[in-house]
Amino acid sequence: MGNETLFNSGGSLNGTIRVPGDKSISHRSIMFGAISHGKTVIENFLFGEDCISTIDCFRKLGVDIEVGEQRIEVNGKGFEGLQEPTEILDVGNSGTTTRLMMGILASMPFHSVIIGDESIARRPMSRVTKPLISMGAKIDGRAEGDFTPISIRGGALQAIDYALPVGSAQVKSAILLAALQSEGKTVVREPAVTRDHTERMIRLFGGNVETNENIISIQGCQTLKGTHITVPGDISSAAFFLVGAAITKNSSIKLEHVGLNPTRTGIVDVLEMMGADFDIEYDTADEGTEPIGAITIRASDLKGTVIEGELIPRLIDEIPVIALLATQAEGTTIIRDAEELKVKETNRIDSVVNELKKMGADIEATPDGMIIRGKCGLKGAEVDSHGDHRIGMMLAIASLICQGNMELKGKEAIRVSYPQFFEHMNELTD
Ligand SMILES: O=C(O)C1=C[C@@H](OP(=O)(O)O)[C@@H](O)[C@H](O)C1
Ligand SMILES: C=C(OP(=O)(O)O)C(=O)O
Repeated sequence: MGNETLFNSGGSLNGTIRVPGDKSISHRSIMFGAISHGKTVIENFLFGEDCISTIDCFRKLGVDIEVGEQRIEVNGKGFEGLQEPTEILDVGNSGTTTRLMMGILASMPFHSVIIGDESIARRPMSRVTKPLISMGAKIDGRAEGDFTPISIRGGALQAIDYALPVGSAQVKSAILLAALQSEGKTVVREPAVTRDHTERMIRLFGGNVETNENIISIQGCQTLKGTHITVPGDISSAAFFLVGAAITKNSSIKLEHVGLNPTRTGIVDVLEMMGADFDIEYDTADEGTEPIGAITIRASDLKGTVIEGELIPRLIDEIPVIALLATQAEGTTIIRDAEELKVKETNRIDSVVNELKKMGADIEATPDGMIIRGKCGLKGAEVDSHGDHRIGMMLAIASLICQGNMELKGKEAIRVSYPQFFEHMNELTD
């Protein structure tokens, strides 16, 4: 891991940018292209390390994927076109690749092994292995299938009716992908609505899935057909600059072509609740299967709020940067019901609290979230991403308002989801 010294820029962001393609949708576009029949063309794909891991894994499964500068072509031959890999499938740092790919491999009549980096090796997989085993797959791994390396011998699957113990789009998606190849009708019951990109993509590729609030039903034995996808900008990446502009004096930025799927816009709700000054123009002409639009945001006075319950899955990856936002709001912000943060790339309750404390924030960890008291001046410090891209970007944005120099360790982690992050930051601070 290298070091990067970031200086207090004098604190304002101005201009217009397009954030890169959505990570969740980019992963799924490769996977759905691979399991469908015919050609899938993907535009605005996110060339972040996580999505490149997905491409590598599906190439090892025998899928022809042509990567050009502007577009990707996946030449799918259906589930039956996937081949037993002769090499281990390395997912790098990507939980989404691991869990969704397990859903696909569960029905494949061959053996495969999944490994990832040291962060992946700590992340729980039994939330996926358990339902897939109950559908009929043979799966094993460390700690009785909870941790990588995971080995899978897939086969004939039966539908299940499954209530998710945690609100997780990755678990839901793994089950839906397995269900596409199962006998019978699978039902997934979510404790709260999570991102629905998999459901939208099943429909885009010509399949059927029914959604009734938080109950999702899908018939097995479906055949999908290749299609054309333009990936919207990632609202989770946009969140860093939305917060950056909201907290730095004299800022005004516009982020174009951002995905505005309501299962992902919890950050917009929080900006509203905290009194941020922004507006959204929906782009209905350019809308594919996902709503998109432009968000313009200006610096403003902010107030603390409570973030909990069904809002949490709609902003789970944005919580690190929301914590920074809360340090600049008058009053107390409470984040609760967010235990899931403990099983991300790092324990994000600990990493956010520890790193922001080094900068002088008034923040404390709770068992299921954090409490932040603002408004608080931040000071330069030696801080660390701990190999977590979202912690790295949150700290880089914090450098815009800190007094004195900040040294950020482990900035490379940012390449996982936003390779152009520092270029965009320079463009907006120029
Ligand atoms: O389905 C997805 O693409 C994702 C779901 C979320 O994870 P969980 O399903 O584990 O909450 C999120 O944190 C992750 O960044 C991407
Ligand atoms: C949790 C994340 O991703 P993943 O689960 O795919 O590693 C993230 O991008 O914040």
